[in-house]
Amino acid sequence: MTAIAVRHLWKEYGDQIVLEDISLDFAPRSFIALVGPSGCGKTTFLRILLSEETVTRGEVLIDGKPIAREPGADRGVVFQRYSVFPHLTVLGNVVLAAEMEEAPFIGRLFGARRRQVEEEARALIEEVGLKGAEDKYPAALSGGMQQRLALAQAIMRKPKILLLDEPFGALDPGIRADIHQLMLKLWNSCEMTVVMVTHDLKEAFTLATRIIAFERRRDRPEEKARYGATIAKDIEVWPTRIAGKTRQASPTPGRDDPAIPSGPGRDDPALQTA
Ligand SMILES: Nc1ncnc2c1ncn2[C@@H]1O[C@H](COP(=O)(O)OP(=O)(O)OP(=O)(O)O)[C@@H](O)[C@H]1O
Repeated sequence: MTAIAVRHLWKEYGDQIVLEDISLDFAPRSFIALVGPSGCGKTTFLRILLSEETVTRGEVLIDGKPIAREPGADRGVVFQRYSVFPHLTVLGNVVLAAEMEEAPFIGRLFGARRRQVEEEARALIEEVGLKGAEDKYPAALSGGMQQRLALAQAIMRKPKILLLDEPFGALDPGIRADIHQLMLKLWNSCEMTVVMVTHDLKEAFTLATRIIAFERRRDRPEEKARYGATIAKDIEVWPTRIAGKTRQASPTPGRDDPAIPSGPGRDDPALQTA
């Protein structure tokens, strides 16, 4: 159960202010969608939560403690592309996630522990809908399947916080709807708080519990670099979505409703030719 608190966060690059005095509290197991115009600092904010960037001023607290200085297994990340290793099979990619965690120096597990991890990886591969593709390399997978693999790889490390940077932005609408169902299933079943950057408001409303919009309010072109983005909107999504519980009954459930059993998706390996 992981809460994130951001207190008076400023981020500057040289004399460019990117984020200006951002204060936010994310409840444990919430699903936050970050939206806003291009260049307003969404990815920068995500990279701060990943410890890939430091704040200029202010602080970020994870469960009340200052965020670790280095990225760690407590925070997983999935990008729009290039999240998986092209030279490893589906199974190899998921197993490696655990190996990097447990054996960071040699990146390899042996014996009974390796077999146990492989079993866990196979179960997760099945959960994300990639059963049958264990021995395939990423190049042989569709975009949707690659993102399913990227999710499995991130979740194998059991992150408390999952950071998503436009993870589904490059997918076709049909594939995207299928993977939204998967994302909701994973969020419901794993104990994690999710922060997702997206340009797609529909996606934000489909998945998130809360939508935060960043915007530079003072938008005079000659001053642009001197003001950062602040929170323009902070919307609780209704009907309320609570992790681990199905959505409150809605008169017309959408295809993303976790209560609706999903059949094989369009990017299901069972439907792919070898
Ligand atoms: N390492 C860096 N050094 C200097 N400036 C940077 C750096 N990283 C980001 N910026 C600047 O910070 C601003 C915000 O960038 P960021 O990528 O966070 O925006 P964004 O909202 O995610 O944009 P997009 O929606 O287009 O991905 C941009 O003006 C960018 O040029």
